[in-house]
Amino acid sequence: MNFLEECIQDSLPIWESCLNTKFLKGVADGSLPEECFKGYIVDDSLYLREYSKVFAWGMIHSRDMAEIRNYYSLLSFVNESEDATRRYYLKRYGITDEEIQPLPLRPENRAYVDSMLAAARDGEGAAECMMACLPCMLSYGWIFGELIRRSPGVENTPYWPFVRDYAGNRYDAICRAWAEFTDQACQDLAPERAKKCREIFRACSLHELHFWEMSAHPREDLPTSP
Ligand SMILES: Cc1ncc(C[n+]2csc(CCO)c2C)c(N)n1
Repeated sequence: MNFLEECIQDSLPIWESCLNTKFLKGVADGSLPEECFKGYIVDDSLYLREYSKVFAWGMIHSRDMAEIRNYYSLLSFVNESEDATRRYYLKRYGITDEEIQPLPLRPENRAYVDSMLAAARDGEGAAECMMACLPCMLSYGWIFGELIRRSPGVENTPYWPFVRDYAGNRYDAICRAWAEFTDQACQDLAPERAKKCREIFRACSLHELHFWEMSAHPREDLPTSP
C-alpha cells in the first residue's frame, strides 16, 4: 500500500460515517427537505470559492512549471464540473450568485476552509497542499459510488443531477490523475513530514463529516423564493 492508499484506509470509517448522516440518507431516498439542500448548495458555493484559493498556495510553493500546470488543471476542473451543478440548482431555487457571495460561511464550513488554507500555506509544497484538497475529491467519489450502489433509487430523486456528477468514468479518471500527482508529491517524505501529511488528510476527512452534519440544518439567512 502506498502513502495515499494508507491515508484513504485510515479515513474510510469517517467516510462511512458521512454516508450515515441524516443529510446523505435523505439524498439517497429523496426525503431530504429542499430547504436543507438549498443551505448545502449555498455553503458549498462559498466553500468552492475558498477551496480554489488552496491551489493558489500550491502554486506559490511550486518549483516548476509542470506543478503550476497541474494546479491550473485542477482549478479548471473544479470550475467546470462543481460549479456547473451548483449553478443549475441555484437557478432552480431562484438564488443569484450576487446574493450568495456576501453571506458568511457557516462555522463548520469556515473551520474546514481555514484548515485547508493553513495546511497549504504553512506546508513545504505539493504534499501538504494535496493532502488538504484530496479528501474532498476522493471522499465524494467513494461516498457517491457507495450511495448509488446501496440506493439505486436515487436516480429518481431531485438530487440525481448532484449525485451523478461523482459517479461517471470521467470523475474516476480525474481522481486517478489527482492521486497520481499526489503519489509523486508524497514519495520519500521524511517521517516528521509524512506524519503531518497524514494528519492533514484525516483532519480534512473529519471536516467533511462535519460539513454533512451541518447541512442537515437549513440556513436561516437565505432569500425566500418568489
Ligand atoms: C464540502 C465539499 N466537499 C467536497 C466537495 C467535492 N468537490 C469539491 S471540489 C471537487 C473537485 C472538482 O469536482 C470536488 C469533488 C464539495 N463540493 N464540497
